Amino acid sequence: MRLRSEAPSSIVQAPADASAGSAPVSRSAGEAGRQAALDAYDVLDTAPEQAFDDIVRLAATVCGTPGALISLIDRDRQWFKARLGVDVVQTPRDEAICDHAIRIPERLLEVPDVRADRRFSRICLEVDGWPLRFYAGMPLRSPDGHALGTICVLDAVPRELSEVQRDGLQVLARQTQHLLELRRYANEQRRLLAEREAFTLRLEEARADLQRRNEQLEHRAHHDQLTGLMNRVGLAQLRQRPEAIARLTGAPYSLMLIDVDHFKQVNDRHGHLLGDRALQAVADAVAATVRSSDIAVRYGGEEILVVLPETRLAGAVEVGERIRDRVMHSGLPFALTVSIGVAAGEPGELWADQVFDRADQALYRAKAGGRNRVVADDTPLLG
Ligand SMILES: Nc1nc2c(ncn2[C@@H]2O[C@H](COP(=O)(O)OP(=O)(O)OP(=O)(O)O)[C@@H](O)[C@H]2O)c(=O)[nH]1
Repeated sequence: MRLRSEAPSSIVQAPADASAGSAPVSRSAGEAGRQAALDAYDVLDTAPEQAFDDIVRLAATVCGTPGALISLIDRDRQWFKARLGVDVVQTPRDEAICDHAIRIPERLLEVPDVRADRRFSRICLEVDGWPLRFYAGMPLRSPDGHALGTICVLDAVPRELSEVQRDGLQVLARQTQHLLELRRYANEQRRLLAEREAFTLRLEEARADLQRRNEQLEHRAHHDQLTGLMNRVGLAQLRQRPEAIARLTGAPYSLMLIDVDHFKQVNDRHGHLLGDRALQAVADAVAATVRSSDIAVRYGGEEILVVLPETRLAGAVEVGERIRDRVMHSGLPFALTVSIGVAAGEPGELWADQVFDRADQALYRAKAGGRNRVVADDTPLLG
């Protein structure tokens, strides 16, 4: 057996009467840094992990002890990441031999007989149900030298480790440190990934918000604020899209021009505010009558153009009559009527040209004929 005086410099053997009457655990000045280093691993109170469990089993096997621990020294306790032969998951820090071991972080602390050492009189840890008598613990350190805890072996009988066993325990301490580092690295990766995902989410939200605002802006640019109908800018843009034109005029279609009757009088008699309400009522009557595939445009001050794809003249006149009727019953505090001119177009015939003119002529005739009526274009089609 090695004499105490022959113990290698890396090993601290605690003499039985060493530190007799020593003060309770004193927390060094570097304690805050040490605690911060431990906290950075985010390992306290985590579930058991096979890799750490394997290391304590190996430590017990190498050292021939019934107990082994990976103990981490937290603020006021030691908490066991892995344990063999010990029933409790933690003990108060001032009952932890490991807390003494970490005070010389680079050395193994070996206590051949715990009961004979007055420093550890308060220790009531049990190994396999028996009071602890032997302890050997190698501190675990972070890469920057902070002692986090120990890997230690425990026995219920006084004894000493062989040189090979001490060496083995030191090797296992290094392996545990690597494992802790790997764990921290994986945690960091997860944190970074979560951060990136959160950033991507925020970016997508910002992008969606921007798109929403753009769409709102575009909608505002292409629609009339008062009536909500498309405006002439929207119509001009629509006419630049061949696929939209093809959809509107690819089959026989109709154009309708709606004009509010005596609107100047409405404004003059009831004021512009009610005049605006009257325009809104007409727009609402149009919107409530036409199909979603029809296009209604506030074409002039009190003039609305409706493009009715796949609709022949008779059908368009019917739609016009419904609009006229709705306007008459729009519930305004004065009478309101509209005149409507309708013209039909053949595929490929653009409304801006002849069809529009014919609808305009029909509207003129509706006005001239006494207003509040729908007039269909009766011009014979050319060619
Ligand atoms: N309140 C209001 N009035 C408008 C708006 N846009 C145009 N007007 C008015 O609409 C009136 C149109 O009058 P006119 O073109 O003379 O036609 P009208 O009085 O409707 O007569 P007829 O069309 O012949 O039945 C004008 O007084 C314009 O000031 C608007 O957005 N709000």
